[in-house]
Amino acid sequence: MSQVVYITLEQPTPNHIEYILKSQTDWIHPHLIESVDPVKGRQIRASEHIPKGTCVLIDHPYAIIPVVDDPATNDDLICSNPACNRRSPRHSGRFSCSNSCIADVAWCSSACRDADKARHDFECTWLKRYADPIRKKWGEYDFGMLWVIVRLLASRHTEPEPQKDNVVPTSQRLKRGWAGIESLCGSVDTWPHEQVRSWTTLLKKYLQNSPVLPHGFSSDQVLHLVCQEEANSFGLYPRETGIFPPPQPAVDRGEQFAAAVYPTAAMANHSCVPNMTHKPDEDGRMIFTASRDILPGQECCISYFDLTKYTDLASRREHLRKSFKFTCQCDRCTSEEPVEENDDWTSMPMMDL
Ligand SMILES: C[S@@+](CC[C@H](N)C(=O)[O-])C[C@H]1O[C@@H](n2cnc3c(N)ncnc32)[C@H](O)[C@@H]1O
Repeated sequence: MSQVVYITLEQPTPNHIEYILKSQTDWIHPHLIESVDPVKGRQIRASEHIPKGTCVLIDHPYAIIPVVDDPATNDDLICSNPACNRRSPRHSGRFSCSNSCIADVAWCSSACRDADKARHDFECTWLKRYADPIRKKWGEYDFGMLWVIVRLLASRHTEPEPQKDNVVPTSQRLKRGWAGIESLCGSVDTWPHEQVRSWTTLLKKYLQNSPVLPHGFSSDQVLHLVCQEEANSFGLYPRETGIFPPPQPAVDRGEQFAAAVYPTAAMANHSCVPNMTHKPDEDGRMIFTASRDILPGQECCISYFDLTKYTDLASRREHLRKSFKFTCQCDRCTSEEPVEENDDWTSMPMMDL
């Protein structure tokens, strides 16, 4: 993503430039370290005390799509320029695709549209040809999933090769950019066979490497990317997710307006007693904030769902299994598990003292 093009805008307002430049900066708290849990996989931990209220992570999406009903009239559509991602209300004068691909694609200014040309050219013909048939035949969810994949490939396509002096030192623990996407969890064999078959059909029909979408990836590589995307994408909501204990009366997080994949934020595991909240900022960046003091060695977790909606162990686990395909092993769930009959002292192995 270019970092200089925006300061050569025809008539940039100072605020807009400041805003775009600001959106180039991500942040990883220096006390965050990566480790691996035998059950949950990769995780992030605090190496030292992180006080309540601290900003722990700011991560820019590698791919983001708007998720709104009736995009032509919706004020929550986001600017398609990945360096901007601002909400673009109709009254502020939106700019649409000159090739009229789909109404979901819009920019907040002509400068953002021009700056985004190379990336959007990658997806434009594909959107124009396939968006409508996919929506009609497979529905909004599958269309959104395929569009996120196309945008991941588009970002990869336009990501500059790392300059020698830009190479991220190995001491920087959390991977970013395409390297972060490649390291996401979600291999093919973690998904049900039926699901993988359905994705394979979709990919064969709509995402084959062709002049419409010149990505250069094999079908197996794209299938792997789908598995990763499905295990790691975030829904974007206007208010915070994961306030614990849930406020009384309950405040929900509002209507989802976008979906995105974040290379670094995707490292956070779920907990039903999270110590971080998450919320997108006005640039679509994901912000993690410590919601209580996090002690050295503790895992830093978010909640993947609205904790006011699913409260008891059974409904939380059921929701996570259905929507995220794993059985929650957080501290709260494991401590609320009923004690199995054979867990009592009579079945304990005898110790040789
Ligand atoms: C967004 S990724 C989180 C990072 C992941 N652990 C990794 O290795 O990259 C989500 C995946 O992490 C695992 N996970 C996250 N929270 C978990 C939890 N509370 N209990 C068990 N597994 C969890 C599940 O495999 C889930 O599909």
